[in-house]
Amino acid sequence: MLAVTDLRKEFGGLVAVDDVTFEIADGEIVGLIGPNGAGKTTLFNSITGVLEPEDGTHVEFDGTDIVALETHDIARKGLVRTFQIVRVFNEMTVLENVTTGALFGNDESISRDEAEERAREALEFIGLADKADVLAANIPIAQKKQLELARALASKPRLLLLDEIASGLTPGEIAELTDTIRRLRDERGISVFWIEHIMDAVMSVADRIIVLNSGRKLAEGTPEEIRANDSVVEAYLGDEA
Ligand SMILES: Nc1ncnc2c1ncn2[C@@H]1O[C@H](COP(=O)(O)OP(=O)(O)OP(=O)(O)O)[C@@H](O)[C@H]1O
Repeated sequence: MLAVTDLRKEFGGLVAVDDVTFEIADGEIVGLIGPNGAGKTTLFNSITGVLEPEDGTHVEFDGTDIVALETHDIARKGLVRTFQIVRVFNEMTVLENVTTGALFGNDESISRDEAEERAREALEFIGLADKADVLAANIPIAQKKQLELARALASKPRLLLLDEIASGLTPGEIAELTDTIRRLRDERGISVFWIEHIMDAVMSVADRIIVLNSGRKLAEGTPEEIRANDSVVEAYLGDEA
């Protein structure tokens, strides 16, 4: 589904992502972990057209080269992301926020009514339907994260890129969120690529984990393999493993 080959991104003299290669298969949940500054967000930004990677980088989504495409064209193809800092429109209701995802997310042109219908369905699936008419400014952080997920879902993604979606949540909220992510894959067939620092969250649901360190891919494997990998423990997991 996603094939990334030799992805490289430099900022001046700094190599933030250093020739990273990996694939994500249809229906997979893949975690992306690594220390602060490892290059995780830069990698996401380079895949989604927010940043332009260096020449020699290849990113294929469903067999199409997407490196030169704009962010919204990439989203229309079904590769949709959330952001580390939640980006909701505070002056709109929860439903209006999610409706924008349905309207602008994918290739087909749909009416406002159809978009709202799809938004309601997404809110139902995510468990936020009872907040549809509340102003987004007035919901707590855990619900803002649900709102971001619902908005992404309403745009009919095939691959969802999540950037630290569990940060700032309580253990109970994290458990609900990981359950929702699992359901997105199991019931909707959506693949997930997930940057996360909260190891229990991402390890509990990922099929596979990729570890970045200083811009390079340090390791790749099942959560069990990653927890048992000495170089990963040394570089990042430490006492957490
Ligand atoms: N726009 C930019 N300009 C210059 N340097 C940047 C820019 N964005 C990121 N960097 C640098 O690139 C490196 C990788 O940063 P990045 O944010 O991708 O890491 P990260 O793994 O996502 O970190 P974190 O876990 O803290 O979010 C860091 O050294 C960072 O300072």
